[in-house]
Amino acid sequence: MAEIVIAPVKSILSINDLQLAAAKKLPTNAREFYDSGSTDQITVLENTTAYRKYKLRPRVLRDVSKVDPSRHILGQKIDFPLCISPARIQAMAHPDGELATSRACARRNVHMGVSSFSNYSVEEVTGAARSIAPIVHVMQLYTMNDRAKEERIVRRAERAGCKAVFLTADSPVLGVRYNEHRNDFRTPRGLSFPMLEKTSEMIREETHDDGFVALNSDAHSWAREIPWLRSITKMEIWIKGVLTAEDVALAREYGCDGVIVSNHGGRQLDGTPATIDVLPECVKAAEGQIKVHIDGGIRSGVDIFKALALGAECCWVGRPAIWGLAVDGEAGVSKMLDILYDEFRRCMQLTGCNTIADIRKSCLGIAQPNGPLARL
Ligand SMILES: Cc1cc2nc3c(=O)[nH]c(=O)nc-3n(C[C@H](O)[C@H](O)[C@H](O)COP(=O)(O)O)c2cc1C
Ligand SMILES: O=C(O)C(=O)c1ccccc1
Repeated sequence: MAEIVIAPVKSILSINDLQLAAAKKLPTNAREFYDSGSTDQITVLENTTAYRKYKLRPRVLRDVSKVDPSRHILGQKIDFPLCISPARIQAMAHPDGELATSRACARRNVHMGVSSFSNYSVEEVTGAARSIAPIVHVMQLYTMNDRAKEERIVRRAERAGCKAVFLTADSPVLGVRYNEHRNDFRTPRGLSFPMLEKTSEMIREETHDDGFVALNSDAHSWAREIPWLRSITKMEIWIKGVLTAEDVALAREYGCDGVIVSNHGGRQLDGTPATIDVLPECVKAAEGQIKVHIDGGIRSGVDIFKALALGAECCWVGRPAIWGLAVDGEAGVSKMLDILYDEFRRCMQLTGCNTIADIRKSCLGIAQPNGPLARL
């Protein structure tokens, strides 16, 4: 078998390099926990590979000396349309966990999602960024069995300055992740889950899925969750985990502010499509009346460009931030954001786009097997 060559940190030039460097640092059970998808790993793989069939249609001989990759997202201008998705147990990748992620987001001026299963509290995470830059944090939420506890999370997030709730809608139950069974994965001892008001010792004892079943409810519904959330918070309400035009229509009907087209990074239901492939139907169903963001498999600035050309307002990444954390804490997450920023900016210039508004469907074609490039 060919030897796998792992890049030293100083020669990390791409997100792929970063993933390989993180793999070298993390113990097997942590690496598999972060990187895996559910069951046969098809959706997790396709989230990334699906981008390949979309090809760029560059326009040339344009003055791109004043390119501007910035965009207003969640009411605030960020350096480029890429934010960090909520992902749990970041302190297993680096002791500074979500604090490091928050600081790196502030340094690059992009927004951040905070998981309800974070190892630092929303107050600490928003506080970590405050002295650097006034970025937006959003609070990720599951529908919980204990509604009073869920309400406390929402109220704490609002008080800590979060602008939106991301209600994760794709997880009434947890997807099947073989690695967690095979490795008997449990959240490491000595960590805390301040939003859940629990320690890892408490969570380890609850159920063999890190307390997911003990804490979360599979009896969620549009009618039960959205009006209730609306009644307890002024924050924006976004639905995370939408993959169909039908659910975008429901999000509109229930007065939500936005949707994140997401299959949870392929960790929930294997066999769901790559998010980039359902983005167009979701954007169409939104009719400009509700914001449409996307996550899953975005690994380069070119991927961000393609998602924008297909109608996303903004992209989010999950695992790349974890890999950055594992490699070098805050500096590693900064490295990840800088790589994506540089790649995205350069892609804009090389396609002849000066502003985000210039990035449209006509910038892409779709590869046909054994045929000419088709227009979208
Ligand atoms: C290790 C890990 C933990 C995650 N934890 C959460 C979570 O607590 N809540 C949630 O809504 N999504 C969670 N996600 C999903 C991410 O928010 C996001 O949808 C996904 O990672 C995007 O795909 P990508 O990793 O390919 O960028 C998690 C993802 C990973 C990889
Ligand atoms: O691991 C995940 O993808 C995830 O979202 C999650 C969150 C809390 C408990 C278990 C899984």
